[in-house]
Amino acid sequence: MLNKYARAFFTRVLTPFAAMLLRWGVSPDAVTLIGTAGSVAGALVFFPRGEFFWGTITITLFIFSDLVDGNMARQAGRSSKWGAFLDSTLDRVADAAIFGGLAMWYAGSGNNDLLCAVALFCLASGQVVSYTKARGESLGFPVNVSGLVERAERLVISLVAAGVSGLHAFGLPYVEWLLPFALWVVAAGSLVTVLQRMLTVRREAFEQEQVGAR
Ligand SMILES: CCCCCCCC/C=C\CCCCCCCC(=O)OC[C@H](COP(=O)(O)O[C@@H]1[C@H](O)[C@H](OP(=O)(O)O)[C@@H](O)[C@H](O)[C@H]1O)OC(=O)CCCCCCC/C=C\CCCCCCCC
Ligand SMILES: Nc1ccn([C@@H]2O[C@H](COP(=O)(O)O)[C@@H](O)[C@H]2O)c(=O)n1
Ligand SMILES: [Mg+2]
Ligand SMILES: [Mg+2]
Repeated sequence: MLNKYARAFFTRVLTPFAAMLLRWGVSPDAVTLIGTAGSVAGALVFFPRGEFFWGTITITLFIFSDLVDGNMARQAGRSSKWGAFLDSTLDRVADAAIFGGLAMWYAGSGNNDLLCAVALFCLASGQVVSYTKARGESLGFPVNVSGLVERAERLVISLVAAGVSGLHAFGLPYVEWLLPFALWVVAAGSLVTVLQRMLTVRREAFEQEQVGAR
């Protein structure tokens, strides 16, 4: 949903910034790499220590590179299959660091095995959501479904909740439950999305077989 409705807005907002980076001689691949490195560092330095506010601010600053790199490639007429592969592959790395960092907190000082398991479930199911589409498409199916919780939703729900929960450390009361709640929402939504995508590929495979049998 966000991918459909918010992308146009962010494209408009980020286009001048992307153009400026191109004028400075920065390449889309460099933005992809630096954005991922910053997101991973923000997640793995701050989240395992329970510093959710600063972790979220750092990740947010870097994660928008994922919208800038493609914008730069398109403006420069340099969109490439390598760029698409690099972008998608490093998305998985950043996602693993974000949910892995949260799991590390709950496994350590956060001291909550159940929430550690939920964070790990978010990590694994998010990767499977992306895999269903990549594998389906590699087999030649259109995989004509986005599903309930795409990557943008997973990130926005988790990061807004982590950032606001982090304000508890500055004395804001009653916000610390937001992150656990968001993790349950992302876990349930990702499970639904995996099923939606699997059922879509199953339908598309049967339809293709029926056409082939005629
Ligand atoms: C009191 C304050 C507390 C602190 C609050 C901090 C608030 C921080 C809040 C949110 C920040 C979240 C930012 C999230 C930005 C997400 C950007 C992003 O990742 O966009 C990428 C996404 C997909 O792009 P791709 O096509 O490159 O990726 C594909 C995708 O990954 C597929 O995955 P799948 O869906 O299958 O799982 C893969 O299959 C595929 O391989 C891969 O190529 O782009 C979009 O979706 C575009 C829409 C982005 C919408 C972003 C909305 C952001 C909304 C609010 C931001 C608020 C910002 C506030 C800043 C405050 C700073 C202090
Ligand atoms: N280093 C890169 C990154 C991306 N691309 C191209 O952009 C597409 C992704 O666009 P986003 O707005 O989602 O970032 C991707 O499929 C590539 O075509 C690129 O060429 N090089
Ligand atoms: Mg990108
Ligand atoms: Mg991406």
